[in-house]
Amino acid sequence: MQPPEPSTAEGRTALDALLTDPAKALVAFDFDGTLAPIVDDPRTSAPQPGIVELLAELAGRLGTVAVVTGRPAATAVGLGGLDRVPGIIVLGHYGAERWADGRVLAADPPPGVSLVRAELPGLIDSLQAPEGTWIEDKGRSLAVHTRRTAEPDAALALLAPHLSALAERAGLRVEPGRMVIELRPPGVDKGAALSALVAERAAGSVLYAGDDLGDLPAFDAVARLRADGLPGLTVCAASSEAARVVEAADLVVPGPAGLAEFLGSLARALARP
Ligand SMILES: O=P(O)(O)OC[C@H]1O[C@H](O[C@H]2O[C@H](CO)[C@@H](O)[C@H](O)[C@H]2O)[C@H](O)[C@@H](O)[C@@H]1O
Repeated sequence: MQPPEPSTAEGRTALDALLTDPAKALVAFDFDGTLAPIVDDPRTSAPQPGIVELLAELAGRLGTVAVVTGRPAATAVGLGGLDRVPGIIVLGHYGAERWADGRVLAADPPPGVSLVRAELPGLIDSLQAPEGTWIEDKGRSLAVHTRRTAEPDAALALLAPHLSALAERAGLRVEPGRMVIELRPPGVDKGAALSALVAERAAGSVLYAGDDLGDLPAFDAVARLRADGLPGLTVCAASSEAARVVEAADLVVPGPAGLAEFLGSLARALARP
């Protein structure tokens, strides 16, 4: 069976380019919600069954396989078992870190992160944030999760303006996501990270798959690369929590399970003599 058809002409062109010259293709994936189903506790995330094996198979046929995540790179590698994928490049913290061949390259976090680390617990307490609100300390950034509260959207609405004010005071930016608000250093995003990787690898086509608002800059980067003549395809691992990502994609698949099916069809198409 052939891979499903993207809904846009540009997406179809890019899929053709990938299938015609796989050795020049760069494929990149978000982690949570794309390669790994969403779970209540981020510490227990695990990849969609079979998807890492498919990435490993594709890595033998495609020019570059990469992950671009908001997680620390080593965390994504550990949770995902991504070191089983030969040659994979994992860009963590929205591109501020790079894991390859078992080594992480990263600059020091800016001082504002320490300020947020010191003040965030007190702020959450003073706002009487609902039970289940949880701070994830990721080293270079901190994220406040509400998925485990009784009303996650209401909890986010309560916290959002105060987190924005704290981020501004600390010289950080706010990154909203699926039942989470992250306070992180400015100056990097998944779009810049993807564009730089495409240039470094001299890719002849690009595919980017994501599910959340933090992936939209990577979708925008694909659009810019297309305008410069590089075939590009955006894929959304769809959920009801991020409609804007569904609307922006050339191809929509039902969550990580749908992405695994899509990758399986790609692997089969590329395996044909
Ligand atoms: O760029 P990503 O790889 O998608 O990382 C984005 C955030 O993912 C994680 O949070 C999300 O997944 C959790 C586990 O499934 C879920 O509980 C949470 O509601 C989601 O927002 C991660 O914990 C964050 O640090 C990442 O920024």
